[in-house]
Amino acid sequence: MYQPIILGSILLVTLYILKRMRSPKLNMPPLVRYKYPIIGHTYDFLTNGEEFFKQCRKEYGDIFSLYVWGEVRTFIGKEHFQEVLSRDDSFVFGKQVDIDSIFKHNIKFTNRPKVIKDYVLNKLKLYTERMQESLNVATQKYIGDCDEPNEESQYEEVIVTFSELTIDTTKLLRIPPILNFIYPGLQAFINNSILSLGIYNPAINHQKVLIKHLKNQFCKRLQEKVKYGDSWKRPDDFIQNIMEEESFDPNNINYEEIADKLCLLIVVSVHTTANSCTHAIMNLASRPEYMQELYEEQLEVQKEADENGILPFEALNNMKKLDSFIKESFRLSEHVATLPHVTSKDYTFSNELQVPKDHSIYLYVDDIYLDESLQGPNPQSFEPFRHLNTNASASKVSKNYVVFGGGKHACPGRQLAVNEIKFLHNIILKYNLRTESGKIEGPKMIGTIKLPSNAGIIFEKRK
Ligand code: HEM
Repeated sequence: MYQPIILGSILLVTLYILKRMRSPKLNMPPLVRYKYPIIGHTYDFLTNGEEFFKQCRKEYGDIFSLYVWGEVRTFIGKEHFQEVLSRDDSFVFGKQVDIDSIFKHNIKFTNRPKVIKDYVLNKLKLYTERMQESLNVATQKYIGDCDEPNEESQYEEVIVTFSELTIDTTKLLRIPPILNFIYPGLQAFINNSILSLGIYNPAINHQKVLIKHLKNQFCKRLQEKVKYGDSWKRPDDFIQNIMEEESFDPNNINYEEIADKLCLLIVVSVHTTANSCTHAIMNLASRPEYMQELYEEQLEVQKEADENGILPFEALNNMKKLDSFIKESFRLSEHVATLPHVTSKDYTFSNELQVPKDHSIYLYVDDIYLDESLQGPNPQSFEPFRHLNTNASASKVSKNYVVFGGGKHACPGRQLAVNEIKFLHNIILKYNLRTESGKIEGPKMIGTIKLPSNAGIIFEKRK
């Protein structure tokens, strides 16, 4: 009868000893004092992120550690964060989710920046123009003249996959990692085992949808190419690129692999951009007083449009005020602490503090964004034209702006993302926006995380 209790106690003691043995003899960053055993700083982290971090920074300096969810995490402020971004031999970005266990067929897709360059950046101009056309259609369809209901398209399930894949893929990550209180990393180990053993795959239904539509597209294109011969108009997109790769064999198409490639592109690009765009729209609706100035700029830009209302790629460079607005929105919508990294070996910071291999590192980005010397006067206030004439656009990474990371691994899709958000152009020209409450609707805070507010927005068609 007592056996399970005895065995359980032995297991807990063993785990405790193992945990102690992991603590290395390094000159570690100061661990902020905590009141509650076992949960450590988890409660403050979840309930009072902003203020708690400010207090820790004030008392402990630029680098400090917190005991959160059963692990010691080190947070790096404005003086040392560049070391994390530039030393990719020591810090590896975002290892919390084992993405390769979800997209198992994606074995060849290892050099992600190169893939983005080959499939996306080499066609930035083409895709920016195409995005503009699609966004014009979508704005008309989903917002329209603010009077008619909208219809479903024949690709509705693909659209659902694009919009929900990331949320579904990261489902396990959103479970509070309480198992880490027993042993650091236990929750991630179990999550990753569930994924790699194939017990559960949150992306499976989306993969099936993509495979179904990919099959239709491949089949249609192969037939049309034969039927129309030289007069066939080659579609210029991701699918066509894949079909023209040397290794592509029309008689033996690996649909799973292609769908997984597409899934990975969706995961890195769609949710990030949509989230930032939602923040920008909410910030715009919250501050109708800036609408007129932005409207006038966009009216001027619109003069460059062709007879179908489509802007040339170069016109995006003339949206200076909108660019500054977007950058300000990015700046004040970033989480308090973000850009999770893991150390790939022991590392000594330039101030002599040391962190061991396999240690969790986060950037305390509020320390960068709320610093007057880095951001100018009133860094905490939203000033839409703060970045005008600074010669640093919304897609440019710099020492006071790390929305897209930095160093060799800075986000390779950042220009595409900013270009896409700049097609707020269309919204600004068509509508007046305001929040339903008539107040400024700031981001929704969950601990240190800032989510776009889900407050209502009123779109009013311009007369
Ligand atoms: C507003 C939208 C976006 C934000 C905020 C964002 C942010 C980031 C950040 C912070 C990183 C990590 C950088 C680092 O390690 O220093 C990153 C990496 C990456 N992003 Fe983005 N991103 C966005 C849109 C996109 C888009 C549209 C694409 C693709 C078309 C993309 C593709 C990637 C890839 C492939 C990486 C990995 C780079 C590497 O490992 O070297 N991102 N992104």
